[in-house]
Amino acid sequence: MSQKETYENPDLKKERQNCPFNKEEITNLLDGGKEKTAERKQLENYILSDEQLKDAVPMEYLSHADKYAEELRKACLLMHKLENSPAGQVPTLRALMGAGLGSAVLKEGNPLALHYVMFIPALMGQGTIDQQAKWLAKAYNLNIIGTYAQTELGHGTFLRGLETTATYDPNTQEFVLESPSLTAYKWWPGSLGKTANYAVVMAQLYTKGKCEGTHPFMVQLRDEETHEPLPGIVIGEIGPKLGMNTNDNGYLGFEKFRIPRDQLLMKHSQVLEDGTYVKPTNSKLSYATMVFVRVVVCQDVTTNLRKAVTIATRYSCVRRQSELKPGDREPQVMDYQAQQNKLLPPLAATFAFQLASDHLWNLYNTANNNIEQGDLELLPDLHGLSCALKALCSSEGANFVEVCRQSCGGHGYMACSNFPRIYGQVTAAETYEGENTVLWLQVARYLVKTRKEQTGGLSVKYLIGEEKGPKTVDTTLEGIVHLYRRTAVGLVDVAIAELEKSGRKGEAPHDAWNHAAVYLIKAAQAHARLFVVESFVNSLKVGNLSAPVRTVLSQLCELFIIYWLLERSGELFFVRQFIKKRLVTVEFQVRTLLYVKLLAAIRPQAVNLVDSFDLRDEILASPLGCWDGNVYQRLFDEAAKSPLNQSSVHESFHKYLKPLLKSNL
Ligand SMILES: Cc1cc2nc3c(=O)[nH]c(=O)nc-3n(C[C@H](O)[C@H](O)[C@H](O)COP(=O)(O)OP(=O)(O)OC[C@H]3O[C@@H](n4cnc5c(N)ncnc54)[C@H](O)[C@@H]3O)c2cc1C
Repeated sequence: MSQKETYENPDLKKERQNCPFNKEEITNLLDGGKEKTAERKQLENYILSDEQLKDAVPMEYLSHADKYAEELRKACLLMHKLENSPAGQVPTLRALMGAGLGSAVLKEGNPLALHYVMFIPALMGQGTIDQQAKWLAKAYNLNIIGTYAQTELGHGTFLRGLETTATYDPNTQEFVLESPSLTAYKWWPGSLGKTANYAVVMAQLYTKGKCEGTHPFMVQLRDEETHEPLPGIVIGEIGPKLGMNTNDNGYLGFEKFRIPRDQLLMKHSQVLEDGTYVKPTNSKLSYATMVFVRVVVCQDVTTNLRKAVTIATRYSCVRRQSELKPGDREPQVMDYQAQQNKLLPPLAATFAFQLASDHLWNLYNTANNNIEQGDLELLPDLHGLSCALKALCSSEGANFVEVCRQSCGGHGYMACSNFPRIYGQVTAAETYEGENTVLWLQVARYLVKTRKEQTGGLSVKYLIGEEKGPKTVDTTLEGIVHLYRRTAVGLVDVAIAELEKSGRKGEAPHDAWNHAAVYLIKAAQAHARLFVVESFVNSLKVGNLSAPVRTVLSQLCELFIIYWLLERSGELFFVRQFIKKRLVTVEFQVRTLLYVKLLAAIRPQAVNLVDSFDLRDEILASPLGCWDGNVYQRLFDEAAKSPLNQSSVHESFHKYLKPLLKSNL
């Protein structure tokens, strides 16, 4: 355990006795090995022992501007600490930008995050070797701080609708950047409001009187000494949001702002001195960066979900409420089956999402090696898979976090429970890096194409050829995976049938597509769930897990895949031409019985399982979820920090309330 406490809530202590599996084995599995766990712990000690990185006053009580200043102070201090980090610079940066260690220090968002997460990857992915030589060292040394400015006030999803223009002037060999309307203003880029002095800006490239589409440009926004916006740059912060309030998301407009020709990032397409446009050799290449970022999003969502589940599970074992058996002591709320039904599926989901993200990460590395040998074949498939997994993890993750919050009753609604922040971060991932609905429809397009043309990548091979529906109820894991696969194929077929029906009615393909959206999204979601389920089941077949760990993970796996099946039961009826109606009924009866049994079997290990996540109290940042379970004392201590408790009577009483009380209305 990361922290040795003198107090330990007796209920939590009991939960931790006689754990049948080795918690450290699960910790190591999640970290990626024993050495990685040791490295992580060492890094956590290094960062979290620094008094200067602690908050004197909880963030909630600071003004919007003070929050930003305080987080920027800590973000800069963290960068100074990089050099002496025991884990090395790259792993340290990754940990500091992520939802684990980084969030313990920078609770409301890191003002430098976009620099590392988007700006540097964009330079690497879009810049030529010369451009990288010019800018990358400066970026790594933090001589410049950048962001990625794509979204505008008027357009986010529809890239072709972006209005910012970059018009080439061959006389001066410059591009002229212009925001022709209010809706052309960049709106949303993180770090843009106050922190960044450079940005990779996406703009419509015009040369020789022709628009060549959106392209990335390297643009200096502020003076490197004074930080004042350069003439022709209009810049500001967009204001408070649901979460991530110190990411200083900003707006940006251009008034005939000139940049040299060589600031078009020209790895894929170029504009020559005379204005001639040279097309990209292969547009698929830019997929690779997006895949990378989406895997990182899935990992961060999973870490956030682990935090929510840990807080809710520990609290549910400390909290006693109502009466289960008349006359008996109030039970731990975790002993209610209804509570287990809320918390054990998200607990299982943390493993499912992590194993699926690991699987995708391995595929990404294989694809990257292939790219180096000039083989791009895996890329479209990987792109589809990363869209599907990102949309699934973020949407399911946000729902699960909200369930965890509700499972803590009123105390879950406290800001100090940390649920509002966790939810704010996870739900944001439903929108950025590709809005989820839009991603589902992209995935659906790939599925429909594969099914119709009977050709596609590895992840969609199951759509090629026919697969028979099950004839009997097969309660093995393989049996249920088969059901998932059959449902996914069936839903793609239903969507295609819908499209064809509209076609026969004479609808244009785009109208038919729009009118089949509900079916298409269901098909894409079923495809994503199949990937997660298969990854979970297959991961447990390999690796040298001890028998007790394999047992508990297998229970979680089974619980999770039955949970989804029951939740999505309507979809089986959609595809019932493939699966007999009687069989569907039996399926549900058998599966529900098994699900309930699994809840009871996993319940005793819930605390041990969340302990295995090895999340330090500083990362959980919640009195409800602390390792020692001293929930009520900690809640009281948090309340004592409220500025309203610094005096027995607030000055506003004398100003407003007393006159009202005395006014005899
Ligand atoms: C926390 C946060 C951080 C961000 N950071 C950045 C950043 O650093 N840089 C940056 O450039 N941007 C950033 N963004 C912007 C983000 O990328 C966009 O918000 C996102 O791409 C969605 O675009 P939009 O806001 O225009 O939504 P819209 O596309 O207008 O979506 C509105 C609704 O329309 C639906 N819709 C849109 N198109 C279709 C379609 N074809 N079919 C069906 N439904 C459709 C959507 O599903 C949604 O329900 C950030 C956003 C957030 C929330």
